[in-house]
Amino acid sequence: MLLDSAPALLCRQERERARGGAGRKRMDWNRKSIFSVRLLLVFIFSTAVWLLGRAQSIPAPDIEPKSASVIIVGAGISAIAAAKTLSDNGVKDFLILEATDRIGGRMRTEEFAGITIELGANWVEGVHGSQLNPIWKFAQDFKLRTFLSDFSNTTYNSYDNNGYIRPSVVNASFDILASGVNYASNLGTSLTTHHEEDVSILTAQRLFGSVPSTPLEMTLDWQNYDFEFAEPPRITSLKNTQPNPTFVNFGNDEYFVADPRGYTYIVQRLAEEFLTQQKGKIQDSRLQFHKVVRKIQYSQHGVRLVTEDGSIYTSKFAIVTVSLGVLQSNLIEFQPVLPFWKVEPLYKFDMAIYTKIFLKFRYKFWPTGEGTEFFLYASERRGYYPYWQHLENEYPGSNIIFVTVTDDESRRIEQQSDDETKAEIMVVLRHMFGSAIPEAEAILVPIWWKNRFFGGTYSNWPIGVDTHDFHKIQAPVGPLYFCGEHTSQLYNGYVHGAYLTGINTAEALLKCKKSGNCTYKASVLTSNEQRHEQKSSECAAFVKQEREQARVAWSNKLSTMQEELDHECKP
Ligand SMILES: Cc1cc2nc3c(=O)[nH]c(=O)nc-3n(C[C@H](O)[C@H](O)[C@H](O)COP(=O)(O)OP(=O)(O)OC[C@H]3O[C@@H](n4cnc5c(N)ncnc54)[C@H](O)[C@@H]3O)c2cc1C
Repeated sequence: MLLDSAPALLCRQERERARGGAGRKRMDWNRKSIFSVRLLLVFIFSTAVWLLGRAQSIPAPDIEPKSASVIIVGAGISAIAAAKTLSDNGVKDFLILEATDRIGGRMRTEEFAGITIELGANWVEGVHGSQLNPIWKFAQDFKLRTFLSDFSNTTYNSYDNNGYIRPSVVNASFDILASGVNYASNLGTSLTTHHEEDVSILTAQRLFGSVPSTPLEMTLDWQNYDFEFAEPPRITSLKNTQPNPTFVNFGNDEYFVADPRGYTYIVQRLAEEFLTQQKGKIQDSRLQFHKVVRKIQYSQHGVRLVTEDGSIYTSKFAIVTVSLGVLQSNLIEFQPVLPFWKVEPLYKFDMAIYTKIFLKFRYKFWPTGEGTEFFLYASERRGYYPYWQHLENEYPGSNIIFVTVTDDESRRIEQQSDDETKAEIMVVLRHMFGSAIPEAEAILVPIWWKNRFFGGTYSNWPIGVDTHDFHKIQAPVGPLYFCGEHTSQLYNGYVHGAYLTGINTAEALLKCKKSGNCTYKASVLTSNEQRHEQKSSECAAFVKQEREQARVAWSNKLSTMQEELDHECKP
């Protein structure tokens, strides 16, 4: 329409000019004005086109409050499991608000150098045990392409700064480590059985009488603990991780997913079972993308959520499925602030970081064939590019390998450029395979810690968090329910953990919704905490005051300790 009117406007100007009386200056002005009008029209037109395009890709803010019976924040596997459980039980008026443009969250499939890779979850962990891992069942039902991982082969594939390490040397260190692991597992069971206080895995290693100290021992130790929990034995709880319930209950086998449809396909298929589709794509107004929830206001009357684009939503209940990293950040403002009994355990729990860095080469220079998939690099610096995997079994001829780092190394790497990371990796690879190897053609370094929608990769159970604390992490606060991997007592950190919490939380909410039986909290809180909780739900100012009192109490505790120390240390 705007363009149609352009010729008419120009004609009018031409007509005016033809009427005469216009000097040269006037002529110039006319030319300029025609030019400016044209420019203006082009600008208006392109702005309109841009706005139209944007309006199609990003939904406009909903200024009018939208309401649903239950609003679910996030669209990872726990959220999809929760929504499906609600739907299966007749609650169809739910709304899922997801910050990004996709479902799956930390299950994240990408293309890299011509193949499909997983930046997030990669393995179905815990297979062929006494219980069936629900995720393994999906993998089977949906015929996902999976590969059994044999991690034991690393004994034959270890390197250090001088190149290959003989298997006999590796085996000697490995045997000591294996006895230590057994000891830690038995001690963990014993502490649980006798309701003893928790200790760290490192404490168990000291009690066993062997703390890994050589580059090789430290790397094998990293493979056993950090590769699973993404934090070192110094931090990780013994009681809550040794033995690991995932492997005890679901089995010791682990299957690597390498499917062109991605690991995310499981979430996609689950979503398709209850959300409407058009032309094979989920198109359901109950699933909204680009909706970054920034404020959650709650009371006994219900919930009001505000998203970054200014949209407002109301509901009777909400299920918050965002990661522990997000809950520990200030991305979402809760009004009133969450009670102290809830935030303290959330802050005590750990969000760990686990990063897989992918590299593409012109040709392969690493061993391939049976038993070569995983290899170790033993550095004096614990956790420095320690664990490698080639993708020759999954994608022959792809010439792609990836290295895994965790914790402080992940944090450090996220803060430097990809070129710097590539240069460091090339030095390591040259130590392992000699100086003649080619430069990497491409590198992919995923960012998890700095990503405000994740703040890390998955939770790890640290010392200092007991079962009672954990129940508070799981517990609802008024109409707000919480789920996600970090709320799974047995399987935190895993896809199956996240999935099961989605179902359990939705079931607890349904029970509360249908029968009014919302007693979950009572079993979790001490009577004193319940009294506080009662007051909290009545008065926002009380919560503020309670938080402030706790903060002051902690500062007082610290200054008393400091004074005692100063006193003791006086000459
Ligand atoms: C690198 C990596 C490797 C892993 N490896 C494995 C593995 O091999 N095997 C395994 O079993 N598990 C693994 N895991 C763990 C597994 O991926 C997670 O436990 C699981 O996917 C978590 O699902 P969730 O629903 O709890 O959370 P998420 O998947 O994080 O879902 C939460 C959703 O909330 C959204 N969100 C965040 N903030 C907001 C907001 N303010 N408003 C709206 N939406 C928001 C996020 O975008 C996200 O989509 C790995 C994870 C990572 C990252």
